[in-house]
Amino acid sequence: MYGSPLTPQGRKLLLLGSGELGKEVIMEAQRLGVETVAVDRYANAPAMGVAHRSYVTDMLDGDALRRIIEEERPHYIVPEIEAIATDMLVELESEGYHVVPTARAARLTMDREGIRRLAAEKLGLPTAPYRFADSLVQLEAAAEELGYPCVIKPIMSSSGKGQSVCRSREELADCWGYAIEGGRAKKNRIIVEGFVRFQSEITLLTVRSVSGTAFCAPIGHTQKDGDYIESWQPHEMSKAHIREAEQIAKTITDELGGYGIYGVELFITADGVLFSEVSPRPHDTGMVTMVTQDLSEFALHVRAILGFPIPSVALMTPGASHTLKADRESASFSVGGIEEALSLPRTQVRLFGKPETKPGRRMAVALSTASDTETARGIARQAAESLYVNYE
Ligand SMILES: Nc1ncnc2c1ncn2[C@@H]1O[C@H](COP(=O)(O)OP(=O)(O)OP(=O)(O)O)[C@@H](O)[C@H]1O
Ligand SMILES: NCC(=O)N[C@@H]1O[C@H](COP(=O)([O-])[O-])[C@@H](O)[C@H]1O
Ligand SMILES: [Mg+2]
Repeated sequence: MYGSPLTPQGRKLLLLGSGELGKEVIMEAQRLGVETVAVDRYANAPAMGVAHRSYVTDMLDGDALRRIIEEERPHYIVPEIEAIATDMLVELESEGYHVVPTARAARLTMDREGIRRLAAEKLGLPTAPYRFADSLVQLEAAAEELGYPCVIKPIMSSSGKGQSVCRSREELADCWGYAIEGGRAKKNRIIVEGFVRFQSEITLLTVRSVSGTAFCAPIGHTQKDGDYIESWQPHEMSKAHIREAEQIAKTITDELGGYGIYGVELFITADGVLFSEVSPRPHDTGMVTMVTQDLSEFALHVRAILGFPIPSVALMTPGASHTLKADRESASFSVGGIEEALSLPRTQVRLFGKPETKPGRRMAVALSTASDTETARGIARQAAESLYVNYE
């Protein structure tokens, strides 16, 4: 039971990170009559346009976060990206604030070391072999042990930023420089992983709510330069692989706890399923659920956070998503080809409305459904390929 937004009886949700995923979270919260506050590092971020209020601040600055949170006193603090002053979230949680799903989940998943050590070393989940390094010299030693190719990533980054595949010793210095440059918090620490020759990779959306744990149908995806290009649901998998995937997802999400949606990233290999990483929040590849499920990953997240039951999640139709990315930096641009994209059957487009483009920045997504996944993938690709960014 709660009252309307902007009244003392209302419920208030504060979102840390206001991109395309947060925009959908806010809209779902609005549908349930929740007051919403959006925070990000830049003005006019996608979720800010649909929230009641917004703040622009450096979210890695704990004191700045505390000031906003003490002023707003939200019922729910909902991290939307990983690069947040999560130690401050742990502190605020100990003072009685509710961090989604938990402050510990946000802290552990903000850096690849925290979550990888928990998954592989404490929980014994199968992962790619890995090492950590603080210098090029350490990286050289680690790469020699793991062999080539190997994958090098900043300890804190997402959407493939700073990530590269290193094919030989000669490339190490460049990969090191790229990782240090691309990391969010400018920490000189990286993870190097053995290259996994997977058959496919999936996101297993796993929602923890008052009703228990529920799994969505597996989402297959393809990635380029560490960032997602297309995703589809359901991804065809053997029963044995589905069982393994759900078991891994249950283990890691039980450990992290709380209520909300998790995106569990897994590699399907000839030797079984490997854990890759997990987002304690909606996942970019899960945008496809806006057209495939009765409750999207965003609706599920909000419903779980508010403590409402989720008795079931239904897959209504096969579907696919395909992204539109910018290829240069500009603050003066338009997105074209929308008519062409929308002339395709069973197709929708989400324009995120980001104020600036950057090379590789995701600007929109095309969403299509069809009677089978392959057809949906083809239509979503065609729709996304009709879209373009026109720079002025
Ligand atoms: N060890 C590996 N072997 C082979 N491919 C890998 C490996 N690690 C990552 N990749 C590829 O790079 C992609 C991105 O990696 P990862 O998920 O670790 O980065 P990320 O920056 O956190 O991405 P996002 O934020 O989009 O989830 C993976 O989905 C996979 O396609
Ligand atoms: N893989 C994580 C992911 O997709 N996160 C989504 O991208 C936004 C950042 O986009 P930007 O870098 O274009 O500002 C985040 O705010 C989130 O919505
Ligand atoms: Mg990932």
